[in-house]
Amino acid sequence: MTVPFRKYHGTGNDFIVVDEADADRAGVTALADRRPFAIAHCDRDTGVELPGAGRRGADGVLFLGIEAEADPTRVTMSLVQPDGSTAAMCGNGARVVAAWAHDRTGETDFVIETPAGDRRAAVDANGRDVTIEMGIPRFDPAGVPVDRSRADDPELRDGDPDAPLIETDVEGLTVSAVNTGVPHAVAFIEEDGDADAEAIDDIDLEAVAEPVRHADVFPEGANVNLAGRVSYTPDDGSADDREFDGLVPTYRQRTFERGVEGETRSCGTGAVAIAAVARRTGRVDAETVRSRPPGGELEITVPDEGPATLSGPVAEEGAGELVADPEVDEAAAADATPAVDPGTESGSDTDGPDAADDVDDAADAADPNRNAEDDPR
Ligand SMILES: N[C@@H](CCC[C@H](N)C(=O)O)C(=O)O
Repeated sequence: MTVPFRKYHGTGNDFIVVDEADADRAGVTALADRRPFAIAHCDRDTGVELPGAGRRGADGVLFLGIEAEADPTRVTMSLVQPDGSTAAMCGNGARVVAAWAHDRTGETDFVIETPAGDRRAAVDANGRDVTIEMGIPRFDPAGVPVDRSRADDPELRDGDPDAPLIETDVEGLTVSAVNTGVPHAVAFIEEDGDADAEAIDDIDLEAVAEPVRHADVFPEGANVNLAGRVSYTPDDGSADDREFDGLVPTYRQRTFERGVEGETRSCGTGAVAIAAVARRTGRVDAETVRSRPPGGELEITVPDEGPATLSGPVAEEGAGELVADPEVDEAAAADATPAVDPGTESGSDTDGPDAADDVDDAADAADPNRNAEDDPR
């Protein structure tokens, strides 16, 4: 038995899209059936392959249900990730959902129902530029979530349990914690407010991010972002340009994603997390910033009041049929982490000092005059 699918990407974050009705017909309804489906078909070496289009595998499977009779049309979104876990929200995934729904209905406005809440989506006339309302970023420990009492560092453990985690050392990286639908840790690799994109690109992200992703202080795990302000985009006449005298702050973004357990080419909730932390830490006054992950450019607005928004392009890669019940390593499927990571893995056996050295090297590259003694760590 096979299931029809389409494949899309949003700035390089790529997803297999399956209509829930087709999935039901093929018996891929329960999470227990969807996990092996996602594990097998997202695999970068052996997963889905579309001739002449994109990379093999995917960053997740979006199972979508459409309620065309609602006004605006509602789409239910359920994301199963390459490790078989689920996630409450996905910014680029939601942009893909809107493009898929536009392709199905010709409409331009949608409400996407996600486990993180309803998200409004607007698609431009060509159906390829999408803006999603992303909710209000949360910094409070209960909302991220952050559990200071589980931190190894006594300073963190014994501090105010309700204090947000802002620019705090976690496993060798100075991070701020925020939830933009899913939990994120954001580290800025900058000197005097500016960064060298190449230096950020040279960091061994997996080594730096993995201990943070699994740190006990994040009971559900965290996606880990490196960011730095790299350039300004010239005036295009937008309201933000007027506000900032022709200059829109632009950040280099690299994200290590929970569920993918590696770096992705783009992460929408990560882009919003970077913008929200940049504002929260006083790095920018601007409500609108741009982010450049490896796969393209995103625009993010974090207003003083009301929901953040995320905008950027979506592209379709193709369509086909996938085996409904592929064979996978049963142990891997059974071990798949559910939506809530029990957080049992400790980062203590990971390579923290080298990871910190790696970030040090990047900071040195960003500012050749930087002195190791200046580092408060
Ligand atoms: N790629 C997504 C984020 C998907 C969820 C994340 N991997 C998690 O488990 O928290 C995005 O574009 O936001």
